[in-house]
Amino acid sequence: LEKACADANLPFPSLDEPFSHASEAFRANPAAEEATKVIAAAAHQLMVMVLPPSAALYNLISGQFKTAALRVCLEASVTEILREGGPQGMHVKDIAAKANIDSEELGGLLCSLFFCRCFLLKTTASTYLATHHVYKEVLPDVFANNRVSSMLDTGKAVHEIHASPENKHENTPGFAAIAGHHLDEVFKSSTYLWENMSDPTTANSLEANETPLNRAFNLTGTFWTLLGQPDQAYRQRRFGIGMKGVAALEPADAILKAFDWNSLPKDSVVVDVGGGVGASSLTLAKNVPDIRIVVQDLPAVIGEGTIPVCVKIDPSHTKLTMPFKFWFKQMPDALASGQVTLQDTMSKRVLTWYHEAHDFFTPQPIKNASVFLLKQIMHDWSDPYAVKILTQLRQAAQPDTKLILIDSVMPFACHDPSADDGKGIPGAVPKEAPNPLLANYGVANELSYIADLTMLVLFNSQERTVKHLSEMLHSTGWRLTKVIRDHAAGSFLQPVEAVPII
Ligand SMILES: C[S@@+](CC[C@H](N)C(=O)[O-])C[C@H]1O[C@@H](n2cnc3c(N)ncnc32)[C@H](O)[C@@H]1O
Repeated sequence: LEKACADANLPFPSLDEPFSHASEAFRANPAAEEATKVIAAAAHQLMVMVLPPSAALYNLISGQFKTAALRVCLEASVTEILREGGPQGMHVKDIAAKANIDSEELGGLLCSLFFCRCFLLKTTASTYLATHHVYKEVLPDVFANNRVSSMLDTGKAVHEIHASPENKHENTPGFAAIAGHHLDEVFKSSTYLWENMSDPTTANSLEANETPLNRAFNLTGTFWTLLGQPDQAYRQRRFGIGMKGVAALEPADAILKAFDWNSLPKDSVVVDVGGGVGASSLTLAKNVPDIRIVVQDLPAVIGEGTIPVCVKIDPSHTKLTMPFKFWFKQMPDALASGQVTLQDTMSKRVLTWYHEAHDFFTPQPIKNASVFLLKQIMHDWSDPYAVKILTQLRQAAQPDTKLILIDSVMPFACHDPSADDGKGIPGAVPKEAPNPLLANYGVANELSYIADLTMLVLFNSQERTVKHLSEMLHSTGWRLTKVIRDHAAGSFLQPVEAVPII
């Protein structure tokens, strides 16, 4: 890893320094990226090998304490407080005073759960043993941010957050928002997994409204109906902004490498199905100006079509829905120039780029699409529903329409002898880690499994293997033609390409 970084003249970032996108540049070097995965997988495997099994197990058993403590720090804006405190760190009493939390409670959380307990080993220059490497204890009871904790930074001033906590995530990069969603809805739902699985009425359910989430939130609808409720506006906005944070987890160019967008003729239509606020479309709009993009999502996200055609849009308009605000902030020139136009869905104007309220379980209105893009959509739905979505798209597809699904394609932890069956399809067979590591690179690949379990507790759904995807596509009239792995450094998503079976 050191050699790969030195060869590329890119420094390896210190754990003590806050995260920045520039500090991740070394990962674009495939040798460096591979080395990090092998090192992480090996380090974790070694840790489990050498710890007493009871300690290794309790590391997992007590996982909820890490989650709970992280939630306290996220909600209390400890990272922002520490940023303002500076690199010398801040005493827990001062952190608590700024966060309005009892300092003994906070100190207990910081010290005993996951703040670094650093011990300078006398035999080596400055080697630290730490617990979970989130924040750093610079002196007893004095803490500072490090690379990991800085990921929770909204970038906002503490007084701004306190003045308007409901807007904490507005206009932020979104990582803290997606972390907040996981520490809240996903965490609470996961505690009901066994109750849901052991109750005969829900044990085998594939319904998105019979999930652990339904038990946790005493909910009859789905996660999407929960977010659509008027009193859930904060969670709705946090989730939308959080999806930008997921995009930010990926290298900025990941969506550009998911498909050869430049192969599309001028004015080709790309439909971002379930595109949310348009996080992927924004990158496409900026980099592939000759295509036409339609972002489709539910009315709760897109708006009901009550907003006038927005050629001259007033950013202070109180009725502006999230996509309007999003495009205004991210790419105002595109609106001014007309490259991007946010459409009143009642309007029949032919526009170059627009958002459209559309339910993907109903017939797809766009019949001339060159690409249907579904990023992190399939995994939200169990097979019967995923099949319905794919069927609607197949019925609207032209013979040369491409279908791009972007989710995690699940590997096995061991060698998969049947993977050889997929050899005809580029990328179908995953690269395996070298022996004696787990074939799937162990914890280095953990985000895929986190995504998989998140889908289970929120939707009774899942991430899928190549075989599973291939069969599901085939049953709906699509043929899997390509799996793109390692298209972007550090990505936990693997785009899949399919074409209509003619
Ligand atoms: C996990 S998010 C992915 C958003 C976007 N593709 C991205 O990657 O940023 C799933 C999206 O599906 C949308 N959605 C859920 N049910 C839908 C439906 N029946 N029709 C259209 N969109 C739907 C949600 O509102 C949400 O924006």
